[in-house]
Amino acid sequence: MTEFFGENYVHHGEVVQLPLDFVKQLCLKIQAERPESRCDKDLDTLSGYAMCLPNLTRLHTSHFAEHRPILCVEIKPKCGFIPFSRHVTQEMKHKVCRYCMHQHLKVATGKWKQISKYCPLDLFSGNKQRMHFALKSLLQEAQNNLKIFKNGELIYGCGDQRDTAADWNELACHLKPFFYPSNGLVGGPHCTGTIIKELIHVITLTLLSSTDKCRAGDMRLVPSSQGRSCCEASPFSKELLRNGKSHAEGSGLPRGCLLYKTLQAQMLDLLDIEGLYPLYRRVERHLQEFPEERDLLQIDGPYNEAFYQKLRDLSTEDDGTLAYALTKVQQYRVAMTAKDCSIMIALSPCLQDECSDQRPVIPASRARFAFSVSVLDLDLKPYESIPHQHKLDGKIVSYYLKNVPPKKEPGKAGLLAEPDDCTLVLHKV
Ligand SMILES: O=P(O)(O)O[C@@H]1[C@@H](OP(=O)(O)O)[C@H](OP(=O)(O)O)[C@H](O)[C@H](OP(=O)(O)O)[C@H]1OP(=O)(O)O
Ligand SMILES: Nc1ncnc2c1ncn2[C@@H]1O[C@H](COP(=O)(O)OP(=O)(O)OP(=O)(O)O)[C@@H](O)[C@H]1O
Repeated sequence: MTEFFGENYVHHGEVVQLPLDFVKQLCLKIQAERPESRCDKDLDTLSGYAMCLPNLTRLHTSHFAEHRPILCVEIKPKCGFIPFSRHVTQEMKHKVCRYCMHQHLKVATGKWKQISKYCPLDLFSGNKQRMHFALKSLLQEAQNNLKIFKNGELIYGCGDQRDTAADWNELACHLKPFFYPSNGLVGGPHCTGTIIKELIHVITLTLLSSTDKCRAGDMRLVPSSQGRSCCEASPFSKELLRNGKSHAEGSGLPRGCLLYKTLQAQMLDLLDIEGLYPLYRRVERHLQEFPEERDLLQIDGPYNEAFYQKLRDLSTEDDGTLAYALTKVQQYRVAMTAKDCSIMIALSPCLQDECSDQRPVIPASRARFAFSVSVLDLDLKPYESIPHQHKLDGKIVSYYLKNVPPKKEPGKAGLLAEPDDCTLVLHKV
C-alpha cells in the first residue's frame, strides 16, 4: 500500500513476539472496552506475534515540538466513487453510492440508530463547500467514520449516540485553546459553531494539502468523465439537483493530496464486485484443482515488486486466462483495503515565529498548525473475503431497492418541486 500512499504516510510497524499468556490476559482486559459491533472478532491469541505501530494519535515527528498539545482527527472515509463498471446490473448502483445505500441496511440491522448525512462522494469531491458539508455531517453522526483525540485521548466519536448539541459544546471546550489560544471568544452556541467551523476548515485544508510523491502516482485511475461525481442520496447533491445543477461544481481533488491517492487505490476496483466475482470463481476453481499453486499465485503474498507490477495492468478485456482473473482479484483486494482504511490527521499549534517556509503549516483564523497525515489499517484484505463482499453487495442493494422509495427524476422534480407549486381545480361539469 506504500506504493499508493507514499513512504511518509504508511507506518509499517514491527512484528514483535509476545508471551501467549500476556496476549490472553490482554484479550480479557480489553473485552469490556470493545465496541459491541466488534465483539464478534477476536484477537489472535495463538500466534504469539503482534504488530507494533507508533501511536498515531500523538505522533511526534520533527514537525511537532514534544511538549505541545496534539489534536488528532481520524476519518474513515469509505468508498469515494460510484461504480462505472459495465458489469453493474442494478441501475441504482450508478446513482447512489455504496456507503449511502449501506446506511439503510445498517440502521435496519441495528448497527447504527440513524442514517448519516455524510456521503463519501462529497468528501472526495475536492469542492470545499461539499467537503464542509461532509465533515459537518460526520461531526453530527460520527458512527465509526470519525474520532477526535486530544493528547492521545479519545474526546469525540465512537460512543453511543448522544445529544449532538451537548457533544459539540463539550468538543468546543476541548478545541478552544487550540483555535483561540489567546481566548477572545465568548462562550455560548455561537462560540461552539465558530470553533466547529474552524476545525472543519483546518481538516479540509489538511486533506487537500499536497503530500509526497508515490510510485503509483502515474497510474491515473481517477477518471474525469467516467462515473458520476454526485450521489443522489447525499442531501447536498439533492439540493444541487433540485436547483437544476446536475453536476456539482466539482473543483476536483488536487493530484498530490492524500484523498486523491486514496481514491486512486480504491478505483483499482475496476469491475465492481459483480464483474469481479466470476473471476474470483475462476481463480478458485484453479486452486481447487492445483492447491499447491497457492504460493506461486501469491494469494497470501509476498506483496513484493512482482506483485506490484501486476497491479499496474489496468486492462478490463477478459482474455479468459487465469492471469487476467488473478490480476483483477489482487487489484480488488487493494481497492477494498483503500476503501476501509483510516486517515489520521495530527495537528499541533505552532507559534508565528516557529513557522518556517519548509514546513507545511495550516492557517486558521487565530492559530496556525503544524500537521502530519498518516494512513491506518492497511493490511491487505484477504482473498477469502470476496464471496462475503459479493453477498453483502446483493443484500445492500436489494434492501435499498425494497425499502427506499425511488427519487423523482431531477428534471421533473424541478417543475413540480413542492406540492403547492401547482393547484389543480376541479369544476363540476
Ligand atoms: O464491508 P463494509 O463496508 O461494511 O466494511 C467493513 C467495516 O464496516 P463499516 O461499513 O465501515 O461500518 C468494518 O468496520 P467495523 O468493524 O464495523 O467498525 C470492518 O472494518 C470490516 O473490515 P474487517 O472485516 O474487519 O477487515 C469492513 O469489511 P470489508 O468490506 O473491508 O471487508
Ligand atoms: N497506530 C495507531 N495509533 C493510534 N491509534 C490507533 C493505531 N492503530 C489503531 N488505532 C485505533 O484503533 C482503531 C482500530 O484499529 P484497526 O482498525 O487498525 O484495528 P482492527 O485490527 O481493525 O481492530 P480489531 O482488533 O477490532 O479487529 C483505529 O480506528 C484507531 O482509532
